[in-house]
Amino acid sequence: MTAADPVIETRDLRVELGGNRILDGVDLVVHAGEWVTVIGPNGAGKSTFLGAVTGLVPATGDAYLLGRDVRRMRHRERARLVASVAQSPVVPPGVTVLDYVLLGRTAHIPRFGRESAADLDVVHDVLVRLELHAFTGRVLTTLSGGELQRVFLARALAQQARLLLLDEPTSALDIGHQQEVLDLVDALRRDHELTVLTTMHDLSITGAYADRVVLLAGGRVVADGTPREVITEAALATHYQARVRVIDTGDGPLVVPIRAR
Ligand SMILES: Nc1ncnc2c1ncn2[C@@H]1O[C@H](COP(=O)(O)OP(=O)(O)OP(=O)(O)O)[C@@H](O)[C@H]1O
Repeated sequence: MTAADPVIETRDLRVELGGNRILDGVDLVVHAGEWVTVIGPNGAGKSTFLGAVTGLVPATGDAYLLGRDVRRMRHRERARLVASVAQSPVVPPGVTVLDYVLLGRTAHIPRFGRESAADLDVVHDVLVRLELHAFTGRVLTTLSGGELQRVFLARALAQQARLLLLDEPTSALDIGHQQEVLDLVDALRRDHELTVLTTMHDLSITGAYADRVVLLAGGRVVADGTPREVITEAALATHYQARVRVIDTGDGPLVVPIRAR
């Protein structure tokens, strides 16, 4: 294992669910500190791919995390390496924000032990950075959709893993909170060489943050490159059947839908 080894490497990753081929041979290599966003139309296989990368969705082919076969990793070892937020995480009833975010420290707390002052400091810091400190005593089920989505992210960031997998992390957030959350992830990436693999439907936001965009369609990678290379009018017409104008802003492509007349 060297610094240049990929954080994620998949080879010919295939998934079948309900008799249908959902992933049809996905090869992807992601290096430390990269931000890669997987885009694609509904049902393209984006969430399935994130699940297969972490070994949670049964797949054939190879999936390596830091050179280790993900299927051979123990749960605790994987939790120290990968923090992930699913598209619709389970909301446990009766659990407060503080207790939920503390769950992110589980892999750092000795078995049968309790959280340390350092664990509480990490959690407090994340809650402040995501403007959630006023919510610590609130039960999750009383939060708004956007507040809840930030709490899910807070738990993942409290894990202090090297790899962050986020499935549509900002789908419920207003534009200000989208920026706050993604800027925080970006800062952690720069300061701690965090590697980020995310899915996203907002292509303008994708273009603003990702180094690399992977377009998945029909379970296959059909484009892989910079946002400017991948997010094109032609690709969006072909794979999303979308009529859009793509404007190059200098900070990334801006995708504007064209209304039918
Ligand atoms: N357990 C299952 N049995 C059968 N089909 C499944 C199962 N789980 C997922 N699928 C199908 O696999 C396909 C890919 O699903 P996936 O959630 O990975 O897509 P996605 O690209 O993340 O979509 P979206 O943008 O809508 O979130 C979909 O057609 C979905 O219906």
